[in-house]
Amino acid sequence: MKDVAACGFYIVLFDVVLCWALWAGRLLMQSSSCGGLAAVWAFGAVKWIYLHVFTLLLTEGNPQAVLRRLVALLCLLAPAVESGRFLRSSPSEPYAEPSPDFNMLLLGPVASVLACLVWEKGLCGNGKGKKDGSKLDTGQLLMRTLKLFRPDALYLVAAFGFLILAVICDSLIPLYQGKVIDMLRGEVLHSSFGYAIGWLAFVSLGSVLFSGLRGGTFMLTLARLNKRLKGLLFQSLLQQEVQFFEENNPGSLASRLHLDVDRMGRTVALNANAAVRSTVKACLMFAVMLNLSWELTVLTCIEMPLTALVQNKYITLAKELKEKIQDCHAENRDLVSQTVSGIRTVRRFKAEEGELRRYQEAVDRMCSLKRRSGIYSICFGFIRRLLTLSIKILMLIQARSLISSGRLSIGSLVSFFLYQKPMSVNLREILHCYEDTVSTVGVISKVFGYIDRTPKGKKEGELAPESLEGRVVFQNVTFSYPSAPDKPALKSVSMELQPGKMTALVGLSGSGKSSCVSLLKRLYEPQEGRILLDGESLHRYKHKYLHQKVALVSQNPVLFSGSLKYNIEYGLKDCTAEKVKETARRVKAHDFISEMENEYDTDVGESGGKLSEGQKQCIAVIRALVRDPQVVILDEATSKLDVDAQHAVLQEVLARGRTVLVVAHQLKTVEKADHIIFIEKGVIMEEGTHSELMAKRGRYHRLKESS
Ligand SMILES: Nc1ncnc2c1ncn2[C@@H]1O[C@H](COP(=O)(O)OP(=O)(O)OP(=O)(O)O)[C@@H](O)[C@H]1O
Repeated sequence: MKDVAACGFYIVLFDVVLCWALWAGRLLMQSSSCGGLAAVWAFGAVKWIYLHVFTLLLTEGNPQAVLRRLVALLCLLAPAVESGRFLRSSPSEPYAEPSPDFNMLLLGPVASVLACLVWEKGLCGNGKGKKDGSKLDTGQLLMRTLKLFRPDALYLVAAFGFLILAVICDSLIPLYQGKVIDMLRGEVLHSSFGYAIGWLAFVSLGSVLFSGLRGGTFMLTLARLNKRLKGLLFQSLLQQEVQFFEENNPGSLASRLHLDVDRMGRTVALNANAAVRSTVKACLMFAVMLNLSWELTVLTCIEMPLTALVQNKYITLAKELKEKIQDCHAENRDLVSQTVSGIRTVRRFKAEEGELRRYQEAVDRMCSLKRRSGIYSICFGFIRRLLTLSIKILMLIQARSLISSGRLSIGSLVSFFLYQKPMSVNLREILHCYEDTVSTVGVISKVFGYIDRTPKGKKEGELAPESLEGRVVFQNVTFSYPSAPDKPALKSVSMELQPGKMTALVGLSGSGKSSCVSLLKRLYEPQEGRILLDGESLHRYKHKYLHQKVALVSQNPVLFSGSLKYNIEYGLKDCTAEKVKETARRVKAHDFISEMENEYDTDVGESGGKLSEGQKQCIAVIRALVRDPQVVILDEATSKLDVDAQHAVLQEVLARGRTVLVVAHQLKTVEKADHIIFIEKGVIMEEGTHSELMAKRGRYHRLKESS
């Protein structure tokens, strides 16, 4: 960048020398004109060639894009301004070339350098996205967001059409108001007055009508985009591996889904709306101001790049802070929802004070972030106002010289200042839209990050055989949780679960039983070894098929708010009411369900809160069995059932030659198992029948004692 700055400085210096040379030549030749506008353009073209060659020499034939842009601006700015002056001059006045003036000589290079700086530092974006090659940069992210609007292109075209019509009507209102005021003197014909009033009413009504239509169509487009985006994001979240949900707390994911998606659509759509409106207005005003005094207009325009530079710095700082505030917000939501949903546990442990302290700490963190954000905003406001004031003073100095040279009347100066205020309001609005859009880039990149995320782990296979025997084999399986890669939960585990038999996996807490179950349900992938179902690796089976054929019932099943029927049929498309009832009958649950107020339509409450623990286990067993699984895993799934129900459940799961894996802490609870595997610290220690293991009083002595 240092080299670029040095090259830029030499290029500007060379440009000033060339301009001085031209004007010195004109002064020596004592010629006030040398070819008119065509000569201005010709000089621009020749200067371009010289500057381009000079840049090539400076950069050893490899000029940076910013230098090329600077050269183009230095050469084109003056001809473009002169063309504007030529177009607005009346046909009766001959075009007069600019006379040599020190101020004007510096104005061109200063304006060009500022424009380049704004482009490089501001509009081109120098955010984090650019530094990190793996992330999309600001422009790409915004383009991608805009592409999401493609299905609503028709609505968008209509919205922008209404917008432009509303702006045109808005801009015409003062014109017709002026005409009506001019006609108030009474010297004008009634018909002309009526005509002017009619036009005023017409444009006013048009403004109201088109503004309303514009707002409504934008809102409609936004709602459609939100619907699509939320669907995409939720679909992607549902496909992520379990580890992803361990790393990202539910609060922050919910916040992404609701707040961020809303904000993303709103920012892009509404800012585009406001930016277009302000740009059209600013262009109209710019044309009028240029007509009044192009020198003062250039000075007005210098204010914008300077403000943009300061604003860019502010945006970078505000963007980082906004991301932190958002994360903090999600954390706070998570904390509150965890505490409220676990209020019973909080009460039981008298943890109210602790929870309050945690919440206050989180709120304090949020408060300090917001304080910082406020300080940044105050500093930015101060610097911006200082800039505006300085430019105003410069303009007054320039205006004085224009008036004294007779190139500007006092009336025109007053008109210019009257236009300047709304013009800067519009420019500020454009900048605000830009700032707001850029500050949302963090949010957009996070949302796209989740949408694009490919779930880790092997892809699902194609196997979905009609019949499944249900033989499960663990072959030298070694597994560590991704969050603890150096601490294996299972070490070279080999075991076999036979069809039609009940195998029990027994071990103390933390011995690795649930890890085996999680691997069998393919929630994780083992680092070494294989798990086979009927001789095929698990990942070769279709995801849906595998989870239907290998059913798990855990000790604390998760039920969703809704009816019993909804929970039992959860995720199934073709489950009949009769099948649900029949399964419930077989596990002795039909009676208690029939006694409920609305039988199978009874609402289970939030997380099944209206059911007893045993009833929840019953529902979970029915939910597993209606899927016709071939392998059933009972992870202390019947611990809260009475003896009769336990017996019925075991009988039912063992029917139809199913493979049954029972997970237990104690030997006494698995007396009925055909085969028992004793696991300790992730290693299989003993295997055999219940009586064989009971006979060996060695290792599991502690377990026996506790039973
Ligand atoms: N999500 C996880 N991330 C990291 N380590 C884990 C995770 N879940 C379990 N572990 C660790 O893996 C080891 C085995 O845990 P596992 O849950 O398989 O034991 P378990 O026998 O099922 O225990 P319990 O009977 O208490 O449920 C333990 O040391 C545990 O700390």
